[in-house]
Amino acid sequence: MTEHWFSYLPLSRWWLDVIDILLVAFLLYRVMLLLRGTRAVQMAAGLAVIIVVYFAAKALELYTLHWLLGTVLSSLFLLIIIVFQDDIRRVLTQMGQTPFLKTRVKTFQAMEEVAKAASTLAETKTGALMVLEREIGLGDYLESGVPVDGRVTRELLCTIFHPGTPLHDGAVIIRDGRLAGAGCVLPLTTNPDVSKRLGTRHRAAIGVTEHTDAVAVVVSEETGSISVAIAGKITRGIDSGTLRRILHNTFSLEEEERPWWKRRLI
Ligand SMILES: Nc1ncnc2c1ncn2[C@@H]1O[C@H](COP(=O)(O)OP(=O)(O)OP(=O)(O)O)[C@@H](O)[C@H]1O
Repeated sequence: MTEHWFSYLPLSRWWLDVIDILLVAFLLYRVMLLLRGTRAVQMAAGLAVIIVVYFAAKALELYTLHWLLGTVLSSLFLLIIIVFQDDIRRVLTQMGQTPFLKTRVKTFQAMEEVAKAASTLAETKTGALMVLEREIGLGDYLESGVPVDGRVTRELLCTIFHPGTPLHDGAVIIRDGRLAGAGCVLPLTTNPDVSKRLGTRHRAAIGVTEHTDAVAVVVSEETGSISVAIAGKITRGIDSGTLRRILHNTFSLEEEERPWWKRRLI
C-alpha cells in the first residue's frame, strides 16, 4: 500500500478532506469577488450557452457543430488566459507586491488626497467625479476610460479635472489606493425617486453605487458643492472635513466589521 507523506502528520484523512474543501471554497469565494462586476460574468454566461449547445448537438447528433464546439471548449483554458491576461497579471502582481497593510495605507492616503482635491475643486467650481473601488471590481467601467496607474495626489486629480484637458470628462477610478483610470463612463441611476434637478454627473455617482459597493465623490461644476454617494444614496452639500470623515468611517468600519476571512488579501 502506498504511504502518503501526510500520513506522518498528526491529522486524520477526514481532517485533510475538510481542510481541502475549505481551501477550495475560500479560493472560489476570492475568485468570485474578483470577477464580480467584470467581463468575466458575461463570459461565464456565454460559456454556459456554448456548453448547453455542445451537449444538445451531441444528443441531436449534429456532428459538425458538436466537433466545432468541442474544439472551442478544448482550448478553453488558453482562451481564458488570453482574454483575462490583464486581470491575471494585475492579481498576480498585487499578490506578490502589495501586502494587506501596505494596500490599506495607500487607500487611506488616497482618501486624504481625494478630500483635499475635492476642497480645491469646490473652491474653483471645477466639476469632478471620483470613485473609490471596494470589494466589487470596477473593471468594466475602467475599460471605458483611459488607464493611468498613478499615485493619487491632489495635484494629479485637479489636473485631470481641469476643464479642457482630454481626461476631464467622466470619472476617475481609484483602486487599492492607486489612480487606476480616468475618463470612465459610469451607469446612470434610473431610480425615479432621485431628484429631477440632478444632472448626469450626480446621476452617474448614484448609479455606480447602486450597481457596486463603491464610494463616489462628486464636485458640482455649477455650485461647487461636494457630494458623496454610497449604496445608491447621495449626501449633498458637505465640506471636505465631513467627506474625509465619511470616507474614513466607510473604509475603517468595513475592515473592523468584516470577519478576517472576508478581508482583502489582494
Ligand atoms: N455616465 C457618466 N459617467 C461619468 N461621467 C459622466 C457621465 N455622464 C456625465 N458625466 C460627467 O458629467 C458632466 C456633465 O455634468 P452635468 O452638468 O450634466 O451634471 P450635473 O450633475 O448637473 O453636474 P454639475 O453640478 O457639475 O453641473 C459630463 O461632462 C461628464 O464629465
